[in-house]
Amino acid sequence: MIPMETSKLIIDYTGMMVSEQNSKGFAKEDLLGLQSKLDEAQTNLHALRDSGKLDFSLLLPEMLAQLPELCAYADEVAAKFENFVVLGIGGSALGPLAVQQALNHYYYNELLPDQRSNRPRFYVLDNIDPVRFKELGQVLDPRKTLYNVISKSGNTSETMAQFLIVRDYLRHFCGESYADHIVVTTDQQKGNLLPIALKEGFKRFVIPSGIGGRFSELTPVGLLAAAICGIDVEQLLAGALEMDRRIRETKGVFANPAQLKSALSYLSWQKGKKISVFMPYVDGLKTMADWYAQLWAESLGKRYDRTGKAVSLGQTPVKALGVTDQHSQVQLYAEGPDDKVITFLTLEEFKDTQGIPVDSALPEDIQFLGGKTLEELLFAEQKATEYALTLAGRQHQKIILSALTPFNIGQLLLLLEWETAYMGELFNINAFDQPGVEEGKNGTYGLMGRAGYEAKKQAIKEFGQERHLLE
Ligand SMILES: O=P(O)(O)OC[C@H]1O[C@](O)(CO)[C@@H](O)[C@@H]1O
Repeated sequence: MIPMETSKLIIDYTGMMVSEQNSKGFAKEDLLGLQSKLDEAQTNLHALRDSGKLDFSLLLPEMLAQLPELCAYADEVAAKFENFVVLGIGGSALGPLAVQQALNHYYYNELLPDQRSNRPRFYVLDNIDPVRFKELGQVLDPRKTLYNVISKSGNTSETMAQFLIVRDYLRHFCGESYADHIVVTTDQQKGNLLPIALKEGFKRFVIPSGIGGRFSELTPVGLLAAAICGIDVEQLLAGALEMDRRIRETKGVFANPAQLKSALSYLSWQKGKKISVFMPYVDGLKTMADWYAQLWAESLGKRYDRTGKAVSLGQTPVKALGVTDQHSQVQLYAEGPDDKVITFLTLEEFKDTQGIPVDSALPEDIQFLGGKTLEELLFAEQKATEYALTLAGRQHQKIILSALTPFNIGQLLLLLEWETAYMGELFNINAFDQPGVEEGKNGTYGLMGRAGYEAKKQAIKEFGQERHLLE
C-alpha cells in the first residue's frame, strides 16, 4: 500500500505481488528494477514541459486562478437556464460525464429544481445518432437551454455538425438572442470554432493549446460543466494539485504514485497482460472507466515509437463495473486467457447506507443477508472477487478512495493522467498525439480518413456497387 499524505487515495498492489496463492506475482525487486527507467521517464517528461505536453499538470495553478471568472459565469447561467447541454465527443464529453456522475446525485436530472439547488439539468450529446439527437430536442425547451459546444480542435465533424443544427434551431426559437444560448470552449488560437465564436459573440472559454482533449477535464472543458451543475470545482482542483505536487516532488517507485501505478501496468504488459480492466465497485465511477479507456487507448495505442520503429504498442482498456460484472465478465478474468490486469476502485465509505431487512422465515442461504447493509455485501463481494483472482493467479490491484469527494476525484484524475504520461515514456512513444484518428477527424471521410475513402472507391471499382461487398 502507498498511503497518501491525505490518506484519501491509496494504491493497494498486494494482488500484483508474489504470494503463496499468487506464484505468478511480482517481487519488489521487479518494481525496483524499473527505477532507473522511471527516473529517466521523469526527466524526459520534465523536458517535454517546454513543448506544452505537460500542461495538464503545469497549468493547474492557472486553471485555479481562472475559477472566479468561470464560477461567476456558471452561477449566472445556472440561474437563467433549466437545461445545460454539452455538445462534444471523446475527451470533450467523457470527462464532464464522469465527474458529474461521480459527484452529483445519481439521479440529478430527475430531482426537483430545489433538490439540485436550482442548478440546470445536465445532458451530453457525444454522438450523431439522429434519433437520440432529435429526441433530446423534443424534451427540452430551447428558450430555457444553454448549449456548451466543446471542441479543442474546432474541426471535429461530429461536434461541428451538432453546432450547426443547434444554432439553426436556436435562431428559429430564440431569434436574435440565440447567441446567449451558446457558450464555446475551444483552443485559444486555432480551429473553425474560434472565428465563429468571435464573429457571433458567443461567450468563450479557452482550452490551453498544450492540453489534448483526453487530458483536458481540469480545464474549462470539465470545470465549466461541473461548476454549472453545482460541483465544488475548487476542491476538485485542490485534489488535483495535491496529487500533482506529490507526483512531481517524490522520488522512488514506492513513494511516487504515478511511478508505482505505471510500473505495475508496464510490468504487467511485459508479462503478457495486453488487456487492462478498470473495474470500479462504485456506480458513481462507472463513466470514469470510459474516460480512462480513452486516455489509455488513445495515448498508448501507437504504430511507431519515437525512433520511428514500427512497434504497434498499447494495452487494450476494458470497462467493467463491480459487483455487476461479476455476473458477466469475471468468469473470463478468472479462467480465460491470462492476458489481463484488473484495477479495482473502491471506497472506504459510501456517502449513504442501505440496511437489508431481517426475515427469519427465509431459507438459511438467503437469511444471512438480513441485518447487513448493501455496502457490507458489496465490500464482501469485492474482496471475494480479489481472492478468487488471486487463487487463479491473476494480477489485480486496487485504488482505494476514502470517499467520493471532489478532492479525491481531482486526485484520481491527475494520478491516471500522470500514469499515462509515464507509461508513454516507458513505451518510448508519444502519448500526446493521435495520428491514427487525426485525418478522419478533420476530413468528411469518416474515421477511416482519406485512405479509407480511396480503398472504398477501389473496392467499388473492383466489385461493383458497395452492396455486393455485403452479399
Ligand atoms: O475536442 P476535439 O478537438 O473536438 O476532439 C474530440 C476528440 O477527438 C480526438 O481528437 C480524436 O478522437 C480526441 O483526442 C478528442 O478528445
